[in-house]
Amino acid sequence: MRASLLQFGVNEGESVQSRRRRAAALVREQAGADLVVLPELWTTGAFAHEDFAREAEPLHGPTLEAMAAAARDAGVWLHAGSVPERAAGDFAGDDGPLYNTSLVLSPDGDLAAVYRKIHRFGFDRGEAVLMSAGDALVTVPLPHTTLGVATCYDLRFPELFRGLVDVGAETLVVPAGWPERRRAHWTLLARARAVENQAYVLACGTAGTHAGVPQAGHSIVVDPWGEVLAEAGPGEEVLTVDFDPAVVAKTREQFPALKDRVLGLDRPHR
Ligand SMILES: NC(=O)CCC(=O)C(=O)O
Repeated sequence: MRASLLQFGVNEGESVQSRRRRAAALVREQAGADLVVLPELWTTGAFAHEDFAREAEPLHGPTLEAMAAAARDAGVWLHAGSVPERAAGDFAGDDGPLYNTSLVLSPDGDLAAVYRKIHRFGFDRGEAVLMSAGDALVTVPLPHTTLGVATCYDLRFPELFRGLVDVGAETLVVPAGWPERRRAHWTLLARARAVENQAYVLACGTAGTHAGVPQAGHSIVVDPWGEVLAEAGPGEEVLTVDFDPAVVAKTREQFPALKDRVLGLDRPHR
């Protein structure tokens, strides 16, 4: 399988429309890949909190429309990263909650999956207070592997990834807007999630600086043994990697640590 991670540059001063056009053009250039991945909140920037509400779109909004056309033209599966989504309210005309929503499109341009980020970043500020949390694990069956999807800060929560593995995930896809300040955590956590789940991890971050937060870049692809297959530099870059999805089953068979799990340890001791 060939995957292309689009480590998109999100800098001040570019309009959302321009970013959308650039991203669509980059996706179209990836014809021949099986899977293309964009980062988290690339239309606004993951730290541009003031822009979330202003640039929020409905699920079937302009980003979905542009990405569906690009996926169709390129003939690729597209994890289109995430957008600030304004869900419908309870009554006509009412605003519903905001979500950090990932979109996965098939090569026909159909919406194959929607994942609303479960763990929101910021503690008592930013995304954590502005966005609502999703509550559903999402997997996407592709012809040769099953994707499990998570977003950025989710990477710090191993139980979410174990949940994805329990429902069949073999390739864990993590779009992110991870800051340079914590780049060492990014690399370490991506490798940890790959090793403990014996799965591929495809983690795609942003480049550039927005809202004063320099981004780490360094998108990374890790195999089920924890080896780094490819890693980007800090700037805008397309990271393309060929990998064999059958290695997941082989690794789980040859080193069957997942079978030694002891479940129910979170229940109180009596
Ligand atoms: N956008 C995010 O989720 C940022 C996460 C982050 O900075 C961290 O976990 O550290």
